[in-house]
Amino acid sequence: MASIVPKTIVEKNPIHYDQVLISPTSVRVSWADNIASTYHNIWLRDHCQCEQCLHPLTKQRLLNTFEIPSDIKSTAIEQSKDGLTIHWNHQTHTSFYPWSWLQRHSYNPRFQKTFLPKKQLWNHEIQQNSPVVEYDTVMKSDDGVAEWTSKIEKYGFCFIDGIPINPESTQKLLCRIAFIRTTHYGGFWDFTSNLAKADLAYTGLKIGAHTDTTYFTDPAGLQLFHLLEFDGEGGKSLLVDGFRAAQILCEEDPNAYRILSHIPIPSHSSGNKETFIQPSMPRSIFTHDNSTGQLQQIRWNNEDRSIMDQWSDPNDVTLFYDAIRKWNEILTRKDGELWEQLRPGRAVIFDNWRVLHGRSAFTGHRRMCGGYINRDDYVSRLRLTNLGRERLLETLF
Ligand SMILES: C[N+](C)(C)CCCC[C@H](N)C(=O)O
Ligand SMILES: O=C(O)CCC(=O)C(=O)O
Repeated sequence: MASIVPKTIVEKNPIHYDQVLISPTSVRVSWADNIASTYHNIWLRDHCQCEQCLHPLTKQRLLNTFEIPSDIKSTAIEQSKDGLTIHWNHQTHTSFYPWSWLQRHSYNPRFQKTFLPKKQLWNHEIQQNSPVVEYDTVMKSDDGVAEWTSKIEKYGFCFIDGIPINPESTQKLLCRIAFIRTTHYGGFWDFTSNLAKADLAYTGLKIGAHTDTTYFTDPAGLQLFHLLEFDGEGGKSLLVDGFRAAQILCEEDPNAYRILSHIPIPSHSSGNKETFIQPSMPRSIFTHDNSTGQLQQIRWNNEDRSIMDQWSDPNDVTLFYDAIRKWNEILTRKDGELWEQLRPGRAVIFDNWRVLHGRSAFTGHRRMCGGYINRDDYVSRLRLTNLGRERLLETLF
């Protein structure tokens, strides 16, 4: 099994705690290396892991948080080699917290927790050694899915070779990750340039680097393409590592990066008569994790960008256009572009929150199939196949 071991302080340093200090409102545990964690009493009580407070099977909270007095205090505390026992002055409840649990969930300070492979940014040179898995490997075991999903997480994309050249096998492959996300384009799509749907994808026109479904409140997490038939010219597939491009923008033009992290961009899908889709609120190109500041999602599709008439400050208009011009200039640099002529039997899957995709114009008959997977369903499968449920439950409880 591909090993992705959570690198937390627990992993790095054996648990040496040398003292526990209690105050009327909190508990302070001193670990090794002069690191100490402080926990609010109400936080500790609210996170009691006993079977009265947390359902042993569903892991859902049974405790009524709102009955905990805001000034709850401990009446006694006992230390053992395994953990800390706290007797509370409310409902004579006793809670036990393993030292490893306390370290893992320390929030003051927070300890580094990584449960996913470190993302490796790439440029066009990755083509010499692109991430790839074999269809049979993925189909025959969850270890194969672990390898597949960890490559998607590390590189943002992965090719899959040896796929039987039909939509049914391709759909079965995609479902090895999770159920397919159905949209107004259907579930598993099988399309050509016949404008069966009113979207540029259903033409032979060139499509520049973009992310899909920017018009959904929750853009699709993964997207897979498998070219089944092609008898014309062109139609090469393009991938660009959006996280690398964002890093370059941040380095070369930090003001542009800041603007594109804040200016909300309206988006739409309204070509088809039966749909008129817009996100619950416009979102900026770059979305960051509020707690770590890490870039989490890129949303960029200039074709699907709708009329921008909700400027909080009209002076931002020219700043915005200067910023997207710079962003586009970086996105279209040759050294960041991976061009691949897909062929029947070789599919590509990519992280639609990180990797932008596109294609060159084409002539002739070109039949492509594929589908979307929700972000959270993908990450769930990535973690479960690579870490295992027990390990994951430790991180949550
Ligand atoms: C379903 N299939 C992938 C063929 C087409 C999707 C349409 C792409 C759309 N403009 C977007 O950016 O989401
Ligand atoms: O036809 C292709 O190769 C890709 C089309 C596309 O970019 C899309 O469907 O979002």
